[in-house]
Amino acid sequence: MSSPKTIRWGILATGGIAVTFTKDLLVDPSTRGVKHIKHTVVAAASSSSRSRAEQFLKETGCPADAKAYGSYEELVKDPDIDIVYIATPHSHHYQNAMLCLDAGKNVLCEKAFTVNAAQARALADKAREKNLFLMEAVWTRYFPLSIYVREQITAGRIGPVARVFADNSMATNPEEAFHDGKHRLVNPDLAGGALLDLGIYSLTWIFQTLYLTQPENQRKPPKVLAALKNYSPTKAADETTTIVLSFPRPEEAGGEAHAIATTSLRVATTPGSEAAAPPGIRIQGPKGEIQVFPPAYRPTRTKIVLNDGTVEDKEWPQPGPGAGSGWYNGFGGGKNAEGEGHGMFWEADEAATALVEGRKEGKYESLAESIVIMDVMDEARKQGGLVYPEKIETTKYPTQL
Ligand SMILES: NC(=O)C1=CN([C@@H]2O[C@H](COP(=O)(O)OP(=O)(O)OC[C@H]3O[C@@H](n4cnc5c(N)ncnc54)[C@H](OP(=O)(O)O)[C@@H]3O)[C@@H](O)[C@H]2O)C=CC1
Ligand SMILES: O=C1OC[C@@H](O)[C@H](O)[C@H]1O
Repeated sequence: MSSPKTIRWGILATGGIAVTFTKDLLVDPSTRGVKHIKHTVVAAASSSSRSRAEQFLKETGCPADAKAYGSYEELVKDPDIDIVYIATPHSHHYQNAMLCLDAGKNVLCEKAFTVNAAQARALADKAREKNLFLMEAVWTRYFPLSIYVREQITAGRIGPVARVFADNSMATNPEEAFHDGKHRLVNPDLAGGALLDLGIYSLTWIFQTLYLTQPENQRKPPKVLAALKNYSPTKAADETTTIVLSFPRPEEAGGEAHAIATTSLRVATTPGSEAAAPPGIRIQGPKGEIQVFPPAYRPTRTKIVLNDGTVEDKEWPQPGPGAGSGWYNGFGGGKNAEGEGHGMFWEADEAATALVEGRKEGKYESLAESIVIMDVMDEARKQGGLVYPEKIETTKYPTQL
């Protein structure tokens, strides 16, 4: 076997998820059986200051010669970077990804990909024009657990998927946690709200089981019916959103399929102990169902329950040695089980593999699929009357945010 190819990353922004991702990136891929690539970080940039970028490089254990930049503009000019990971709030993804693509850089961009579908389309067009790789960083899609679930579906274990329930909700006690309205989860200037931040995972589970598992020529966008409740202090970020989806499908493939995506910052998928958690995701077919246990963004347990009495319970610990025991989840944090990594390395491996293979899109979520999902979120926001400030909804580039 030839020696592994090293992919050189630049990290754009130094907030919570940038720290978790970078620590994961620096875990040796061979510890999870990945032998054909390696990752290194050659630079990081902070829009706050160069010293913040320096501190970030130290905190995450990056190589001593990695460069620290005090602006994103300097980062994208660095000729030694193969791919940039964008870790700003969703409001900024469009402007930041355009900056990278314009400068000729491949991009892995955090979820939600953009604020709206028009921005996602414009990014996809720019990436194609420049012949660059572009992928939305929905890390959950790349977990071995997700690959297994999709394989069970395509192998016909539950028959054609007829219905999916998918919830990703967290009781955040928003008035206390986000009392000044500035936190990115409730701040309209940062495209705050449950839908774009958490609801994207409910939709991810629906799309990766009901849409991605279909032959490409049978993947049709769903009809959407949505109810959206605004978070009262800011009035312009959703607190709880519920979407009913109806996917057209040929009769021979099971006919129309339904799904319900729910998300909330007020109530939890798992009240109380994780051990007593109900399955937040249920994928149902005529022969039985596949259950996935919370949290929807980082599940570690599945259960197949079939009508014939079969029950298959499986645990999916993330491989070690891990990114450290503490991790960050947007408003607080959690702890990996002893010896576990966090799991963001799988999406990084896929992006690196695509670069090695010369692919311009991710294997498990094409740009077309990211755009259809953004279309669904646009429609839910339209039906619920949620509009963000024009400066973050616009496709005009550059726009000062
Ligand atoms: N995949 C996952 O599990 C998770 C993904 N995310 C996603 O990552 C993105 C970032 O979230 P998170 O890390 O929690 O956010 P943070 O607020 O912790 O960090 C965001 C960083 O973006 C930069 N930034 C640039 N402009 C602004 C601005 N106007 N306001 C705030 N920050 C700004 C700052 O870095 P600097 O000063 O260095 O430029 C800041 O530290 C979001 O899109 C979110 O959806 C978040 C949590 C988990
Ligand atoms: O992507 C995410 O996953 C975990 C959540 O806690 C966080 O808010 C979100 O951004």
